[in-house]
Amino acid sequence: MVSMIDVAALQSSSVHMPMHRDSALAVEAVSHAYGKRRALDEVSFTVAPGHFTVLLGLNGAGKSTLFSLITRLYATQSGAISLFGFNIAHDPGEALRRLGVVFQARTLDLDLSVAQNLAYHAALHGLSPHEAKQRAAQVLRQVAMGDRADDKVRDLSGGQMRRVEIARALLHHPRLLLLDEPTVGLDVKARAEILSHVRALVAKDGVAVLWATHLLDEVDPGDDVVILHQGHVLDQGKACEISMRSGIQNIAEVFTRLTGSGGR
Ligand SMILES: Nc1ncnc2c1ncn2[C@@H]1O[C@H](COP(=O)(O)OP(=O)(O)OP(=O)(O)O)[C@@H](O)[C@H]1O
Repeated sequence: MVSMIDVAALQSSSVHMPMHRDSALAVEAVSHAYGKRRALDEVSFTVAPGHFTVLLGLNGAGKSTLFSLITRLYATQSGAISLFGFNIAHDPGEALRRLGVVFQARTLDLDLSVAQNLAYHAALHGLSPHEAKQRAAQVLRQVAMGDRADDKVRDLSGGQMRRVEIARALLHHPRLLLLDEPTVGLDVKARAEILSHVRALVAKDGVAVLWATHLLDEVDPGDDVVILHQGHVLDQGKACEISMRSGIQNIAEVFTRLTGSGGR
């Protein structure tokens, strides 16, 4: 039997209990407008821990706006976002230390070496120089760039730079990784390599991933998918279930019909 004191203790601790403890990311009824232009309209979805989730949307769907809100680059105008149960507005420190991000635009310093770029970022996260060195070697190995630590970033290919950005995003052991169109501008081989490194992070290390793309061939039937179009979520669920529900063979065709246009 629970005593009065126990109940009081439970109630007081529940005040600080994170919401949506079961989701790596919970986006609830989020809307965002730039002046009069509404970029997101009541967007809701979740990313499960340890899952690869594709945010599928054409240009202008609102993917980057959503990433800017999740990373608190923009303040949330309406709705709520939480990471592992921590609301980003109320508990930003707890929420954001679980998050790694690879933005669409390249952000490495071209004139520094790979190791120097990572060391700089590790210092921002409070890692000691010794920890930073060890961790950098580890994350570079995870993206098969372990032998390029001393190379200048300028001398790497586009795909290799992306892999370094992914390594950098992993330095502080995030449990959720956001990637905004990470394969744009890369050739077929580099795209496949990046996708397989990120899928390995999910499978081997249990990192949750939100992968924003308009490229339909990056979606596997077993992936969780959120279809975003002109600021609205049109459908969500496992890719194979979405297509089965629609009575259509594959997710590419569902997407083309829903949005009236095709990716690739
Ligand atoms: N800073 C801004 N000021 C005004 N409008 C903006 C701004 N950023 C985005 N938008 C508008 O918001 C809508 C969503 O854009 P957003 O960049 O979020 O989409 P996206 O899915 O990331 O597309 P892309 O892949 O082309 O970047 C678009 O209509 C866009 O023109």
